[in-house]
Amino acid sequence: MKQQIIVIKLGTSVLTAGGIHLHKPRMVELVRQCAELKQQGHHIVLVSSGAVAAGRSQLSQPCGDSIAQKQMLAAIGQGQLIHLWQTLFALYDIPVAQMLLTRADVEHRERYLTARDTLTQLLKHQVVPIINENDAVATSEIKVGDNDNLSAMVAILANANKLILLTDQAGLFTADPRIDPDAQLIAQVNKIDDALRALAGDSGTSLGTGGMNTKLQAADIAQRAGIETVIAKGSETNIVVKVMEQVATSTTFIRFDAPLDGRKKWLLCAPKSTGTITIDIGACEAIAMQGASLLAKGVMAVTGRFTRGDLVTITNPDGQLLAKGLCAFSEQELGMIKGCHSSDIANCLGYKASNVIVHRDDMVLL
Ligand SMILES: Nc1ncnc2c1ncn2[C@@H]1O[C@H](COP(=O)(O)OP(=O)(O)O)[C@@H](O)[C@H]1O
Ligand SMILES: N[C@@H](CCC(=O)OP(=O)(O)O)C(=O)O
Repeated sequence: MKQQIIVIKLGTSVLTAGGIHLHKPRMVELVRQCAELKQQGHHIVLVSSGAVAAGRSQLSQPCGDSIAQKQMLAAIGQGQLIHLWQTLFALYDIPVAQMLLTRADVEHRERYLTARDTLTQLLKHQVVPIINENDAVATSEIKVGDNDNLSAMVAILANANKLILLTDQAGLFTADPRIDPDAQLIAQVNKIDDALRALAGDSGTSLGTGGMNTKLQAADIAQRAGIETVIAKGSETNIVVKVMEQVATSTTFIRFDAPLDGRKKWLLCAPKSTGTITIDIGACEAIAMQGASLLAKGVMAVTGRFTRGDLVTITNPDGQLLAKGLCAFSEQELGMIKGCHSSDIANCLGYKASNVIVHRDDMVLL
């Protein structure tokens, strides 16, 4: 088997084994499997949830679920979490590193490249990076919010071959198996569409975040970046090894054949959209079929607030999401030039500017 970079996301459901404390035997078993894969020459990156759960179990008095309380719990629990991982990996002489990220660390291209370089160096030195969201400082503007999406970002940063999301179910079912005992496992997904999203429910517990919804979002990002995603049950014996040998009971989201280049991968995972541009049918066709840039002529309407260089979403006349990309104009400028011929932009604005609204190199189709 080719040596691969594997990102393994461990949900709270796995790390607590459904209880309220970190489940050490479970963690021991996962570390053993990681060591086995490392022995085979693979690189491992862990995205580990569990800080909030660990924090909660250390407090002598119960505390609530407000954002501030969860941030406090994460601050209490993260130390214990990393200490445990460090102790367990040390049994195999494998050093670990802690990286705590927020969306802001991936949103800014420079910080993204720095995080990517750090990860690359860690893997080169045979270290297992253990990553979590920096919950204690992540305000709503800068937080990813769930470790499924974070793990897709990390998979892109690490240039991974595979993303494995370990949870308390064997994969994506036709309905939440906690609610519907007849739900069937979906073994393979080629493309995620609205019908599939409709099957994915929220977390079945108060400890998990996002349920299958956020796992599908993560798989969607990874697929487009050329990374295969597998959702599998963390409690199953030898599960990570089985996933690698393609014998696990799981859901596999195949990777797209033509993955995006580096900068477009960053666009896919990083910046938050601050506005929306609605375009006409002709422009939709030009963008989707011919890979063209978005011109002012095709812009029908603009909403939101953004300045030059901000990320915007692009929708068709029915409001369906088509693409996202970096806009060369502010929303005010765009309001003045929408529908214009490209050669009239300078006249409309009174100064020379870009002749495309979103360049195709700055755009990803969704
Ligand atoms: N269609 C579905 N297939 C499988 N699980 C689903 C589905 N819809 C909702 N779920 C729920 O998602 C939960 C897993 O997500 P979550 O609780 O966030 O776990 P984790 O902590 O591992 O991220 C499952 O326990 C299940 O109740
Ligand atoms: N960052 C949080 C976990 C957030 C999260 O996405 O949780 P989960 O759905 O259990 O993977 C923590 O360490 O508790």
